[in-house]
Amino acid sequence: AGQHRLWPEIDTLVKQQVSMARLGVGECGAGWQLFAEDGEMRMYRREEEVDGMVVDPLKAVHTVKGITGHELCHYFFKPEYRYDWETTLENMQVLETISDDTLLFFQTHKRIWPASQRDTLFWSHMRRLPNDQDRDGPDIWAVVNNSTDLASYPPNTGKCVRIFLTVCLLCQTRIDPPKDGAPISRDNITCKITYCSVVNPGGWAPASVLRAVYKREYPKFLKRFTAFVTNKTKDKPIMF
Ligand SMILES: CC(C)(C)c1cc(CCc2ccccn2)cc(-c2ccc(S(=O)(=O)CCO)cc2)c1
Repeated sequence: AGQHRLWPEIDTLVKQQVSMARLGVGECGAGWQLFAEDGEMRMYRREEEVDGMVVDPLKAVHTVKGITGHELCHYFFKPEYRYDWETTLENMQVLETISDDTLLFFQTHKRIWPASQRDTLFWSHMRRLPNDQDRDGPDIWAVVNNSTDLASYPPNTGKCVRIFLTVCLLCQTRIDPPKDGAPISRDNITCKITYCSVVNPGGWAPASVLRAVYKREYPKFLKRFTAFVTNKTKDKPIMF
C-alpha cells in the first residue's frame, strides 16, 4: 500500500516527541514548575502563551506497579475503551483507520468551564520503540496524538471551539524477575510513565481560569487512567 499523506508528519513528530519525553525534566529546558504530586506521580508545567493564549506545556512522570507499557498504551490508543476513562468525552468518532496503529479521531468534549464547548481533530499513532540505551531491557511503547486538519471538519464552524493539541504517552516497563525462577507475575513488573502535552484550548478563556482547569484536571486524568488500566488488566495475562 502506498504511503498515507500523513505518514511523513507522523513519523517525524513521533520521533521528536519520544526523544523529548525521554529527557528528564531537568534536561528538557528550564522553567518546569512542579505543580502536583501524588505518591509516585509528579506533574510539571511551564507557563507559555501563544498569541495571548495559555498553552502551558505539561510533563508528568509516574510509576505504576503491575502493568506494562504496552498495556498502558493499548488502553490509551484503542477507541473502544475511551469512554471508560476519558470522562470529559461527549462524542468520539474514528474518521479514518490509517493503519492498524494509526487512527484519525474527531472528538467533542463536554463543556467544562464557563466557556464554550471544545472539539478536537487529531491523528493518533502507537509504536513500540527499540530500547537503544538498555539492549536487553524491555521495549518502550509510545502513543502520540497530534491535531490535524481535514477539509470536511473545518475548525470553529459549529457550536464548538477547536482545541489544538500534541500529546505523547511514553512508557517503559521494568521487570524484576522472581529470585526462585518462578514465572514472571504482575508483582514483578513496573511501568515508568512520561506524559507530555501541549494543548492550545483555542478560542478565548481567561488565563487564570485555564490554569486552574489544567491544575485540577490533569492530575485527576493520570490517576484515573492508570487506575482504569490496572483494573482492566489485573486478571488478564501480561501483555509485554
Ligand atoms: C484541560 C485542557 C487542556 C484545556 C483540555 C480541555 C479539553 C476539553 C474538555 C475539558 C477537559 C478537562 C477540563 C476542561 N475541559 C480537552 C483536553 C484534552 C483532549 C484530548 C486529550 S488526548 O490526550 O488526546 C486523550 C484522548 O481524549 C487530552 C486532553 C484538554
